[in-house]
Amino acid sequence: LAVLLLFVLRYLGGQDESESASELRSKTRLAKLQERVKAREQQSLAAEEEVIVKDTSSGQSSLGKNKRKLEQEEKEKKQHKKKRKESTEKLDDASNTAASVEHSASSTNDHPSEESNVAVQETKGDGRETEGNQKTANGHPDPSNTGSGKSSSDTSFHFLGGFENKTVQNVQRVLPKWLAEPDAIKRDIKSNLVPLSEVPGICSRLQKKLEANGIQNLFPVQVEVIPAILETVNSGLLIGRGGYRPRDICVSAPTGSGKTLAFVIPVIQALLTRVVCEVRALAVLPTKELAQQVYKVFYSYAEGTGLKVVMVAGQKPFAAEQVALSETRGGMCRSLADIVVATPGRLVDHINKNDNFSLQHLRFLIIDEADRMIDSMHQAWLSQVTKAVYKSGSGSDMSIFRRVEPGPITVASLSPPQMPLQKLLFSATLTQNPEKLQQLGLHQPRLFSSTHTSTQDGTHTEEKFNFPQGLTEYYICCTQSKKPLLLLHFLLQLKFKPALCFTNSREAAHRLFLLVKLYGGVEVAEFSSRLSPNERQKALKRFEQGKIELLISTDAAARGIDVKGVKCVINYDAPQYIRTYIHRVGRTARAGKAGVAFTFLLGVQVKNFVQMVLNAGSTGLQKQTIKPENLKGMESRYEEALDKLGKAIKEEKSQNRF
Ligand SMILES: Nc1ncnc2c1ncn2[C@@H]1O[C@H](COP(=O)(O)OP(=O)(O)OP(=O)(O)O)[C@@H](O)[C@H]1O
Repeated sequence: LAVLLLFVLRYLGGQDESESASELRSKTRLAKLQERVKAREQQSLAAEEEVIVKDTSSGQSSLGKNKRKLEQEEKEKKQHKKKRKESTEKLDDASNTAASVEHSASSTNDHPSEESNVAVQETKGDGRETEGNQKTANGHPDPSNTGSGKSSSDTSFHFLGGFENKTVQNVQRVLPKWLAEPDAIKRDIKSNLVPLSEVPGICSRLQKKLEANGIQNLFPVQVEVIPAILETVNSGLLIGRGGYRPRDICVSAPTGSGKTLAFVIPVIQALLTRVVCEVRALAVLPTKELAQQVYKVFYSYAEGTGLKVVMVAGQKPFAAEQVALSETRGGMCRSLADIVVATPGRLVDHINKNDNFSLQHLRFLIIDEADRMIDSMHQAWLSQVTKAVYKSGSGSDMSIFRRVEPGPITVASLSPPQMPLQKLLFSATLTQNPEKLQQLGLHQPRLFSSTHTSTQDGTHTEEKFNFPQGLTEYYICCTQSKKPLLLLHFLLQLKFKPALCFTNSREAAHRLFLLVKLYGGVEVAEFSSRLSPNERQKALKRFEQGKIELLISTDAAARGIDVKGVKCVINYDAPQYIRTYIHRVGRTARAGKAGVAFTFLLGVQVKNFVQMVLNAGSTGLQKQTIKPENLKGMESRYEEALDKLGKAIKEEKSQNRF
């Protein structure tokens, strides 16, 4: 019971006591906990301070680094957003700003990618933010970013469109050395004549022939070119000087300066020693009339030498030309021609259809009026000739004079004796366009020229040509309706005859021919493709003989035609091209003689025409005026002729002749 009492007492009286004790214990525990927290806080603060000290000194502490990195990234993100915004605004406005950015960049640097780098710097600011994350404007990763810590200046934005056109510098044409530095030909014929005996290399046989033809002195082009060609055959027809393939020769000299003899004489002399008759020289000309003219010159100098000259220009039927070129005896075919003068069309016909026509021994290929021949590569005649020249015939592989198309020079290629093909080009207006000349496949060409076109720094602008020294050029401004009267005035009152008059079409030539004929008082003929080759030949012959005072022609007679004594050329219609003008007016003032050329111009044509002629190098073009009263006396007769002309044309049209 005592125990029970003690327990109850203890229970009842001790409740307060136990409560205060537990409170005390809780407080103590709390205090301890607080102390521990404080201690921990102090501990962590101390550790943090230590980390900061370490971090600032070495930058290695991960805790500080991470914290700083987080802060930094936060900051960068903000900056990046801001810059993006700015950059988008700038891109929106790119069409306005990019050009000026580019402009400022291009003023210091020509490289386009570097120009865009400048733009990137302008829009991105510093390089850190895009490191390892660079993209181009179109959103693709920038290939220039290797992620190896390159700065953003290595990246590039590409602005599409909106650029200002930059002014591109003109590219000046620089001529190859052989074109820029030709061997000079003196322009003035009269004061540069050289006696035959003083020109080196011409054999006595040909000197005598020249003298017999009334030639005592040679013209400047002949003085330069004849010895140059003869030099290439000094060691025989097979090889050139020093055993090398001879250089091709190009000649640019004024109209009427004597270019024909400059190739006829050396070619004849080179072939004088030939033993077997084979086609060794081929002269190609653009028209039948020119081929005929050159044939005559070759023929006259080959006469009595044993050399045979044949023309294949379509003057005779194909079969007749075949007979003239070769014959077959005892089953053996042999050439009857040493020199062939041809037009390209007929030449190609013989190459393709005449089995007995061989060019395998060809040594000289003469291309007269070369610029025209390049322009009209009729039926690709040159490549056909080249193919025929290097065609391997039966048994030719066994021949010691084996002929192979030239290639790179090697010991093997030089060992057998070669039969070279040498090209000789002639023209009064030889092109200086290397690309055009390239079509001819020239071998180390040598140019002889009377024009010097290259400027001091070797660049070249306009093509210039030389006009004959004795030529006087005039232009007359008039109306179309006054042209016939002016023409008649020149012939009947001013006595400019014999005259060669050019129109731009065969219809115009025919109409003018009829009108002059109806007016009367002038011996007139026409020359154009309206006429057959025979009729043209007759007209030309009568003009040469002085039976015709006025020959009205299309450009069919503009090139190469050599009629002695033509006093005056009249361009009734203004020529369109400078080359046409040069060849037309070149039908007078030939061989050092004097001549005059008139060009009738409509008011609108004057400026361009004068500019064209002056640009080409003419120094003497003058304006000429004809007083209207000088034409007055001719007008009534002219009106009558016009009336008759109307009727004549009507009649011709009804007969389908116009
Ligand atoms: N040495 C010379 N002495 C006298 N006359 C010559 C001499 N050489 C050429 N001739 C004559 O000069 C004229 C013009 O010659 P040629 O026809 O060869 O000129 P070209 O330069 O070929 O002219 P184009 O460019 O118009 O064809 C011809 O009548 C020719 O007979």
